[in-house]
Amino acid sequence: MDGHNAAGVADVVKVHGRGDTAVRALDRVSLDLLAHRFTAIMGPSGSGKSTLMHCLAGLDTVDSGRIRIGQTELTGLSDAALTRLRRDRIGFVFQSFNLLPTMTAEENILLGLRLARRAPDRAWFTSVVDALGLRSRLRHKPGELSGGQQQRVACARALVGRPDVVFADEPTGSLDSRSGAEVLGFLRTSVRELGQTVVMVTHDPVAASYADRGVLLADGRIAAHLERPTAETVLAALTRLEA
Ligand SMILES: Nc1ncnc2c1ncn2[C@@H]1O[C@H](COP(=O)(O)OP(=O)(O)OP(=O)(O)O)[C@@H](O)[C@H]1O
Repeated sequence: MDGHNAAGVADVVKVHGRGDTAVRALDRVSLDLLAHRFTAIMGPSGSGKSTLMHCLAGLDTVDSGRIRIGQTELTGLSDAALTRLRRDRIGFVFQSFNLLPTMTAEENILLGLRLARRAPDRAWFTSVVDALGLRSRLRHKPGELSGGQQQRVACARALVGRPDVVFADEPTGSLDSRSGAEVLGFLRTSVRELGQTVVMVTHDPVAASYADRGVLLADGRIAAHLERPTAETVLAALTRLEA
């Protein structure tokens, strides 16, 4: 499947609010997200990063343009169909982990599949858990885990259903730099060795340097693409934008 698009937006316009206070958060944005790649979406505060991710993930509607996950066109799907698509084909990692405190790590990881009445693929579950170094932590509850471990559980939860795309929204925003580096290293491993597709929104040029590709937004438009970004090239591109 190399070279295929896991998702994409074409000519998307998204306006928040109305009248005098209307904000054109996305202004005719087109972007293809290659399968089996790690893409970082960056840009100044208010440039439209979260809006783009929410529209891509079917969490928000668009005013015009098209959105695709795999071969499925999102625009026009019913709410129920969108909910199913998110459940079955998209994984999410949030800044705040969002684990259920009364469940063990393993129960948290498998909850989505259980709700979808899908049987877990045990071999895949083991590969994900081992890649994340979570084998000895599966019976722990979130309160008994460090922030970095909790975020690794959240990554396992996002990946266990083999989604078409994992969307990670500032996944290292609540972590110290060492735990953040572990989570980013795992996201990269999940792409390179487990064949997943990851799209991450981040403010952090170092986090972006783990990605294969950077997309820079400014004022609701794509301002630049960076192949194999480094912290230095990202910082330079962001500085140029703000100049
Ligand atoms: N629900 C909303 N109602 C009105 N305006 C909104 C809403 N959500 C976002 N906006 C505006 O749309 C623009 C893009 O916001 P968005 O949150 O996508 O940017 P961002 O790049 O993710 O910012 P940040 O890095 O600060 O999270 C901003 O001007 C923001 O104020």
